[in-house]
Amino acid sequence: MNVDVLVIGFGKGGKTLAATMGRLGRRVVMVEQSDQMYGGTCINIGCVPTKALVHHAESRRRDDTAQEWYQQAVGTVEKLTTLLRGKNFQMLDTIDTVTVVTGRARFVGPKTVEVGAGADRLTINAETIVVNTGSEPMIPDIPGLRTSKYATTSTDLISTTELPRRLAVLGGGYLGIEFAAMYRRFGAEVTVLEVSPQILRREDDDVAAAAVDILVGQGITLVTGAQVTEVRDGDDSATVVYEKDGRRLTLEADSILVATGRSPATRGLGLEAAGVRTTGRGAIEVDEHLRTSRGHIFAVGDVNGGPQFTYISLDDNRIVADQLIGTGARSTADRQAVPHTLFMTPPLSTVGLTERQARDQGHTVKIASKPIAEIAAMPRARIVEETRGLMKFVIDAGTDRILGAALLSVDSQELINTVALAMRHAVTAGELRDTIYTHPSSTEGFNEVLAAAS
Ligand SMILES: Cc1cc2nc3c(=O)[nH]c(=O)nc-3n(C[C@H](O)[C@H](O)[C@H](O)COP(=O)(O)OP(=O)(O)OC[C@H]3O[C@@H](n4cnc5c(N)ncnc54)[C@H](O)[C@@H]3O)c2cc1C
Ligand SMILES: NC(=O)c1ccc[n+]([C@@H]2O[C@H](COP(=O)([O-])OP(=O)(O)OC[C@H]3O[C@@H](n4cnc5c(N)ncnc54)[C@H](O)[C@@H]3O)[C@@H](O)[C@H]2O)c1
Repeated sequence: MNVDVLVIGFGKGGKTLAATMGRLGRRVVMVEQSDQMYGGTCINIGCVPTKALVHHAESRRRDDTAQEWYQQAVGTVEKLTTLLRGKNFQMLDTIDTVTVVTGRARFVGPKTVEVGAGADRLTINAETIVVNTGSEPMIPDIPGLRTSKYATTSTDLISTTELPRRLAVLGGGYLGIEFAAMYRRFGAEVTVLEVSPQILRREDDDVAAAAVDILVGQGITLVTGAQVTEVRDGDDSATVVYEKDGRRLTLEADSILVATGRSPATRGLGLEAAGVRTTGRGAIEVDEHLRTSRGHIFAVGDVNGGPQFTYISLDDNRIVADQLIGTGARSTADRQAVPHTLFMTPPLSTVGLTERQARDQGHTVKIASKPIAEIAAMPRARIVEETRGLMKFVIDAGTDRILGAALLSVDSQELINTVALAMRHAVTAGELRDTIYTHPSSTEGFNEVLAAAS
């Protein structure tokens, strides 16, 4: 095949770009290695199924049997991902000039890719190639871990219909904490073993402490400074051996979730054949326009070593589209006030600088902070019976500009986008404070919290 644009991997950035270019009449091929992955990680094994499971875990009532509730939730979520996968395939398949090819792609030259599916081989030549192959779990080199039958990744765990009774989570990052909170709510006994001395290290101490209180209050055991040294398989469970403060300790688990980070998926891609360079950490090296060391080859999403979030992959697509059919001005340097949400319950959403970072950078700051339970003008929290957490804003005392926020609150995954928009468009803390918000909503909490700035 000879095409204008070849996209390798059905991720967020790549599929959006494929659709855009196809609708403009360009000949586009999308290569995806698995028919179970049309639409990419996010809708099949990432954001969507995990957040759907969080939702089901939250709606479990006291008298619902844990195993039954969990099994039903996994089944419901599977139906959702099947639906979305089909819609994603259709989105590209219905565009006349776009072809979806299912098989594994590998470069054989700078403009040539070979796709293999079983014994079949297809050679595709393309003027522009976009690599969007995502990332895969990093499994640390701990004796007994890789071979343990109890070790699992997020992908396997969310498709297993048996709820583990005792779940050990290695890693207290995004994935580890979200899974710990979710599986605890489903009814599992959960222990998180995190190697660093603290979880949520980036956050201010008051914010991290509030989140830890909620997790511990939920019944999760958090062990920080834990160096796992060995995993030993028994007949019915595994023994996780770890060291903490010079002591050797053990933990019994029916399942061990490895949540110690994800590395760019470049294995077997044949990047050398195309002359595409990778970084020391195995990511595809890109410039601020996401061009690789070969100008006609771009890399978008997790594979380029940038922040691993779906909305970053989507924004990568905007940058590449701007290179191909726009002014070429857009770049990764334009990204300001990018928000993040960790989906514990309630979610923790952050944007911009923490108080510590702001002071370290020499800002004179005002802080506006309140526990959710004390915000009188936010009845929404009482209505939905979720009054845990806090809202904290970091404000430049001289300009009244918002430098950052940490919202550990019901609805914070929505609230944070308003704060980020305000930051991007220089809306001041005073303006955000004095704005009219609907009632009862969570956003109206801003009226009261920001009034407390000092
Ligand atoms: C459990 C989990 C929960 C997450 N939750 C969130 C969240 O709530 N919010 C958020 O923003 N982010 C979340 N993320 C991160 C987010 O899912 C990723 O950052 C995002 O999906 C990356 O998308 P991508 O465009 O890089 O590619 P992906 O969506 O990863 O797609 C890459 C595709 O390439 C295919 N592929 C790989 N190699 C080849 C090859 N050689 N040939 C052909 N095809 C190939 C793969 O099969 C895959 O379908 C989560 C991740 C995980 C694992
Ligand atoms: N809500 C979201 O947006 C969301 C949710 C899930 C995942 N993600 C994305 O997926 C990526 C991968 O998530 P992740 O949590 O696996 O990675 P992560 O990098 O966020 O966290 C990994 C954690 O594991 C710890 N760790 C590393 N080696 C360890 C070991 N041997 N023993 C114990 N702890 C160890 C690290 O100190 C770190 O805290 C994240 O970077 C994030 O961008 C996003």
